[in-house]
Amino acid sequence: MLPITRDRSDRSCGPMFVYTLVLFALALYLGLRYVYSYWARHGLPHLRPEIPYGNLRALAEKRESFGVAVNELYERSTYRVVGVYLFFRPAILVRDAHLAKRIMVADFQHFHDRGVFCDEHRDPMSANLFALPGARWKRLRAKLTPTFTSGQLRQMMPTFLDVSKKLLEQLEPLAAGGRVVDMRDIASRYVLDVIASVFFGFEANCLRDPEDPFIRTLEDINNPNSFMNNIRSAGVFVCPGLLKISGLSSLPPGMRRFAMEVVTRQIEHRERNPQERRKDFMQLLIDLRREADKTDESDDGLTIAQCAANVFLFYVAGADTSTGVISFTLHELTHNRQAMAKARQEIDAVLERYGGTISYESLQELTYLDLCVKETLRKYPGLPILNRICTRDYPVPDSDIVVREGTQVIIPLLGISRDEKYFPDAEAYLPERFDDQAPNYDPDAYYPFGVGPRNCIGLRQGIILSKIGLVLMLSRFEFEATIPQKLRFEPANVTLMAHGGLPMKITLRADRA
Ligand code: HEM
Repeated sequence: MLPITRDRSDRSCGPMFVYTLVLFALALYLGLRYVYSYWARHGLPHLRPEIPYGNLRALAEKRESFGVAVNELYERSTYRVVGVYLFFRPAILVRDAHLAKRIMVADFQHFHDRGVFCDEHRDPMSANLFALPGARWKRLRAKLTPTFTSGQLRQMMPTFLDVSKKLLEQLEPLAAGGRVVDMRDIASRYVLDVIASVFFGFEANCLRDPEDPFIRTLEDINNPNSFMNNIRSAGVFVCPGLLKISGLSSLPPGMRRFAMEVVTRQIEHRERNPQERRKDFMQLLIDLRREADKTDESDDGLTIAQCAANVFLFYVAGADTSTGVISFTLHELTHNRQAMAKARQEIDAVLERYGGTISYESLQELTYLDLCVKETLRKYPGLPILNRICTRDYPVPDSDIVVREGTQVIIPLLGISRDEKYFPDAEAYLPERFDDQAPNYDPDAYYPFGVGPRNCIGLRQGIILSKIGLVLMLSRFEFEATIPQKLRFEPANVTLMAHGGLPMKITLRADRA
């Protein structure tokens, strides 16, 4: 029998493995120290990063939402511009609202892109208006802008109002029973039904059926417990390199299929049946598909994939933002009874003048409601952070700092909007601060829809649909607070969402019964 002997190489394998591991750990540590010394090497004041979170530990540990985590960074510094790390990515946080406005408007030629993930060939759904860079963005924006005018919006009013009837049907029995209802959930379902109808061109059933695929899809996107979702959102917004290296798509495959199927079905159906024209956004896109830019040989009009990518963007961009306007306004009004009474009196008076009907014109007369919406957007900006990437070296005015091409720039909208320096008594809800007769805020620090050429293209739609929802609800129902005014926000989300929703007691208005 042969004696059992151990191979020499086997014996040396253990220590070798340990050496390799130690070397690897050392290389990783030194690599990370190098990454996190970026701002020190560039001589910019910066916040101390933590390996491996950079300055976003609160977000990574799901203690705070993206907006609140960045707001904390805003509050921790006093510099006009300060270096931070979004995980591994160095970025500049602009803490001066006037400089931020200048970056977005006057110095736009240095900052025309957002620097988020966009790969038209591998991932056509990522190539939407929000993400496209440079000339491709400019061309698409020019094409889409005429579909977002107030004239087009006026034409879409009947479609908006049709959905609004469903909102009343849904709320009336709940109010009759004096129930406590999560008004964030109701507002979200109303907004989704409007978006389905106005943008996708079909009737969804979110208000009546909480299992409607249109709601499920948005819930999936916002699900902070999905590991893959978190990787995807981090990849889209914070580290585009993550999606490029991993080959992951910006949207989960199921969601991509859902958007493509809905849009393809609509476009093909309407192109085969031109007599079935509807006054909605899908129809405008269909018309645009045929209108290639004659001055540009490479322009063949819009492809179905481009339509799907943008309609899906409008769904995501419009849903949580408009839901926020409606539900946070209701929340604040339940805690500000005087403001509630004033808004309601105005609505009653205007509806009476217009024979009880809501129209584009009647909405323009609701000046106090407009102040409320403005104040809601200040306290709860739909997107709590704006971002740009520097596309050409930028010497920061009145300083010796130069922002280098390729640097990510973060504008902390939530931090700016709650800064006493720009908005006195910032924690309070004071619609009157926006009154033209006695303004009490810094107008150069207020841009809830962004500013400059890259601002929100759907702002009119967002405001109109929010105001219609508010007018309907405030004219019929009484809302009472069941939670404190100060809110905590759902962690790990991009938009601001109240933790636990916005439950309110709803009853029929006694004076309207
Ligand atoms: C009250 C509701 C809304 C709020 C508060 C809001 C807010 C914003 C903000 C802050 C931005 C970034 C602007 C910037 O970076 O300067 C943005 C961009 C955008 N929003 Fe909205 N939004 C709302 C509704 C909508 C709706 C209904 C749509 C649907 C059409 C929409 C579509 C977009 C698009 C496509 C962009 C990117 C524009 C571009 O890069 O050219 N938004 N929005």
